[in-house]
Amino acid sequence: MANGRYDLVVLGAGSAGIAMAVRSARHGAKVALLEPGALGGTCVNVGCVPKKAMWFAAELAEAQKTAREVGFDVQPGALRWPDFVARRSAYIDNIHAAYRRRFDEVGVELVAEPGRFLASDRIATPTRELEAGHVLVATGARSQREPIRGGELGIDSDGFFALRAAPRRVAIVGSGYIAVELAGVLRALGSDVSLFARGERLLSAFDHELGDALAEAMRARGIELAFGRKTAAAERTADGFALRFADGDVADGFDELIWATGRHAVTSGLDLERAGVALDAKGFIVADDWQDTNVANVHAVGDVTGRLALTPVAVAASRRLADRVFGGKADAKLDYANVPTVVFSHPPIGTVGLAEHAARALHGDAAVKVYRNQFRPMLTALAHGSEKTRMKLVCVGEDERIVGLHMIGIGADEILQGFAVAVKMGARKADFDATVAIHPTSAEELVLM
Ligand SMILES: Cc1cc2nc3c(=O)[nH]c(=O)nc-3n(C[C@H](O)[C@H](O)[C@H](O)COP(=O)(O)OP(=O)(O)OC[C@H]3O[C@@H](n4cnc5c(N)ncnc54)[C@H](O)[C@@H]3O)c2cc1C
Ligand SMILES: NC(=O)c1ccc[n+]([C@@H]2O[C@H](COP(=O)([O-])OP(=O)(O)OC[C@H]3O[C@@H](n4cnc5c(N)ncnc54)[C@H](O)[C@@H]3O)[C@@H](O)[C@H]2O)c1
Repeated sequence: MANGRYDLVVLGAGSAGIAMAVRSARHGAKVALLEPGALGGTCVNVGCVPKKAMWFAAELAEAQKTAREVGFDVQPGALRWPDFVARRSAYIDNIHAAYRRRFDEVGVELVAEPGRFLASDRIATPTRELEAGHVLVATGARSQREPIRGGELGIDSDGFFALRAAPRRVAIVGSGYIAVELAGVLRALGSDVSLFARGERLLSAFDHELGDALAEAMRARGIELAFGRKTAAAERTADGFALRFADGDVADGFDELIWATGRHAVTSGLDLERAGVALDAKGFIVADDWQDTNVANVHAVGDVTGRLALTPVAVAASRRLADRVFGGKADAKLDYANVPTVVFSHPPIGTVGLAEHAARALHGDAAVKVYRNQFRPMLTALAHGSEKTRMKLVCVGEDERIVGLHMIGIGADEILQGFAVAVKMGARKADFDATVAIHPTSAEELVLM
């Protein structure tokens, strides 16, 4: 067995692992990066990147209809799905190649094997044993299915990326990010979509007006939404899939069934007990604000910790950890407050800070003031569409500090980032009022409320 001693051994070359490995190597650490699968992990291969590609395709499908509506002599055409997937794959291949170049440039040693703990400072792969000054566990998360009869039928988001055509009729179980994003894409690309939510609204963790507005927009696009549906079983029938619900109802006739019911940490096979690393009740690795676990020199970042499962969060937390451990910045850590996020639904959602209900719970009703705005964007109006863009500012205190900014509508995905800077800096409503609008845009409405 080949042996080696490293300042840092990283388990997993996803968003978190790559960021940690590269930044640590730049600080001069000797780094081994272990990855048995594709470089880039979930985000690059079966997450953000191929998802955004499909979202662009869906946007173009909708844009063709809009173009026709405003007077272009075009007949909206169907997507040549396999051709588009080939482009998507080529784009992803380029990212893989860029990673490899960066590893060579900074001196990260890539080991294409899985790792597991022998002790807190010793990692084994199928062919090697590595001694580690520090270990980062960045093994991510995988989709979870309900332990119900037929729960193994159908596909999850990984399976969605393996599709080569739009299913004729598809059932999606779930009501979070992935459920609404895939529903929007598939509808725009020609599927009949039924979404089954366990609770009473979409995206229930967000400001409630976002989920409610999205539900209206999805229904207007012809997506069937069913709330309060607890799935009890899935079955294969002569004409596809059927879902059986706790109240005895059945929905059937689906060609495809997609589970989007959350994700669980990837920790099996890591032999974490040999290092003594603690998990929480849901099986995520417990990491504190410094990304430290309960075991000295064993750290965890990203989806495996169950904390804000977003790529830029994983990247930012890892870079700060590397700066602290190998870069001499003793107080470097990620501030998890006011992380902006976009849901690539149709239309998209952008949100940063507290939902109105969270602000009221935290600061009390009397301290909270809400500003709202809704309007038909110009292009929608030109196309005689009725969908409204909605924006909302949640302010707190005498000086109306903006603690939450929420929007749904065309362009929300690209508008949010700049406003997130303002919220992070502690902007007041008066600062927005003092900012001259850019006309004519949708974004200007945020400074005109
Ligand atoms: C469908 C979908 C869409 C998404 N869209 C977005 C989006 O638009 N924007 C956004 O910010 N986030 C998005 N996310 C979330 C984002 O992808 C994750 O938060 C991010 O990829 C987490 O990175 P990670 O490094 O923690 O884990 P991962 O990227 O999952 O990487 C973990 C890696 O560890 C490897 N591994 C597992 N076991 C071992 C082992 N024993 N030894 C060595 N390696 C191991 C795995 O092979 C994997 O490559 C999306 C997720 C999904 C599923
Ligand atoms: N645009 C983005 O940034 C983006 C996109 C996709 C995913 N992500 C990240 O990945 C994470 C995982 O996405 P996700 O959609 O799997 O998780 P999620 O936490 O957003 O949603 C899971 C949903 O499944 C529902 N659910 C759970 N069990 C269920 C059951 N038995 N029946 C019906 N519904 C059930 C929950 O109520 C919840 O609405 C997200 O939380 C997010 O952090 C981000």
